[in-house]
Amino acid sequence: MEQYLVDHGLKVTVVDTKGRCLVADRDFSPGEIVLDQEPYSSVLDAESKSLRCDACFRCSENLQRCSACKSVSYCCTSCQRKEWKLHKSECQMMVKLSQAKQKLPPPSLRLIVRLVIKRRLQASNVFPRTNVDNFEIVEALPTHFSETGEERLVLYAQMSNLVKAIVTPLEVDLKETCELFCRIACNAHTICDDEFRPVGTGLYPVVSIINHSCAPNSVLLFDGRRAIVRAIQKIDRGTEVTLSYVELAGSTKTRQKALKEQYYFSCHCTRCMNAETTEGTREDSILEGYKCSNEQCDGAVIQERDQPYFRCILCGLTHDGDKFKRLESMATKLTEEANAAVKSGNDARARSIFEQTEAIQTTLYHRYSVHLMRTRDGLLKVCMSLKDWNAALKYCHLTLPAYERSYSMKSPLVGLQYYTLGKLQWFLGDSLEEISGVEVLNRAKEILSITHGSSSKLVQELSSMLLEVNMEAAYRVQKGLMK
Ligand SMILES: C[S@@+](CC[C@H](N)C(=O)[O-])C[C@H]1O[C@@H](n2cnc3c(N)ncnc32)[C@H](O)[C@@H]1O
Repeated sequence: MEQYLVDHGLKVTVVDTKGRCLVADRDFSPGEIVLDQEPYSSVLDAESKSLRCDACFRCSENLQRCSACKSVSYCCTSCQRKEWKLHKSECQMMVKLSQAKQKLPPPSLRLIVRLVIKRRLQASNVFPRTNVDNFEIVEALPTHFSETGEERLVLYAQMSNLVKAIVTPLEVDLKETCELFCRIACNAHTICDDEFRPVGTGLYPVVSIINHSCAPNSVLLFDGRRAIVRAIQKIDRGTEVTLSYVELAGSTKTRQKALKEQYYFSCHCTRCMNAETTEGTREDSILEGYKCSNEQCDGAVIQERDQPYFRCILCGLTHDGDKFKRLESMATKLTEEANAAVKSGNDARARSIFEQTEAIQTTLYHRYSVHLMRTRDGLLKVCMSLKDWNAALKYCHLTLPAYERSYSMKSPLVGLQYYTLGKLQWFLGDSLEEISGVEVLNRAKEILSITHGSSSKLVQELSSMLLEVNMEAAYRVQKGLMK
């Protein structure tokens, strides 16, 4: 692996507090690929199985199901052939399960089954191994076994028994498999499409060397199931390459909690360290605190340490905490109902509940609140699904300032939100005889060319749209239809 990293201008160092770190051994420019890797083991989510090829993870309208197990599909014979050595053992197990009228194992379990099979096939030289595709580099990843809670270990032990039953007659060591579950929990990545919708899970042992930062200098995207790490800012030689493991829209407390629960560490990145300053406290309370009831004040309200009351961090006005809690619990309940309606495909109902939630949250939270941002995002999606483009445009507009505040300006999520806004503006502006989407689409292109790469399908589509929009704008200016 060392040579592979040298060839890519990278090296590994070890730090007491973090373990291994991936460090740039040359300068990387924004948009440059730092690292890309095929997974050691990967699996599609249940919802994506009928839409995507099990080998390349791309969507296809010509999927052919494996005629034996009928549980996986491929887009072409080349993909099927490429996967056959690995799928062969799994296929026999799937057939046995379906003959015994048993349900297919869940994706996390199938990921381990595939890992165990691949390990065995590589050990017996049936499947080729390379310096970045072998079980030893999987084994080098941390497990946090001793820190894993008893409840979770019991679950992993039960799942390991299932793995053992499924992969018979392969030998399976229960403790080792249990450790594999722990390893997957803190090293595997969710595979997403270009718009960050999850499609599956994969284990990428080289990418997994990259540590977390809440202000990361890289972003992880996927081309099919191939992981691609891109620099989103200049990474100087000697600097550690970092990615974010968690949702970045949230206060330091929320991010730290998520990191501790799944990855067992406390983050000391610049963003987390800044949280201890007055400016950091203010930022965190804006993202997740309540709104100050003083009409002249733009502050956010947080609970005073060891006190029952709440105080605005800007004007100092005290507030009744019970009222906040009551409204918050109503909004949380409504959000759950709205999400359930989305899941069941009832967009009209989801919209009506999200609207009630938004009304409560507007009185409860600051305008940059992540809770309000998520509700408006939900409204944006259901309104698009209901083809109410004007309402979708309104909610997209409302989300953007909160997006820019909670994510970095170089975040792909900000770029995608600009893209959605530009498309909606262009679409609606067209009928209003004015074009306002150009600037917004240019901003989207600027960000997405870095995060997704200028040759990506998404940026190509965006560029074609911009060309069309610019031509139309020039035509309208010429005809005096637009200033
Ligand atoms: C995916 S691995 C990253 C590579 C790991 N450092 C190694 O030695 O292989 C995730 C684990 O690395 C450690 N880690 C990642 N980011 C960290 C950070 N910012 N601070 C401290 N530990 C970190 C934690 O132990 C975490 O569970």
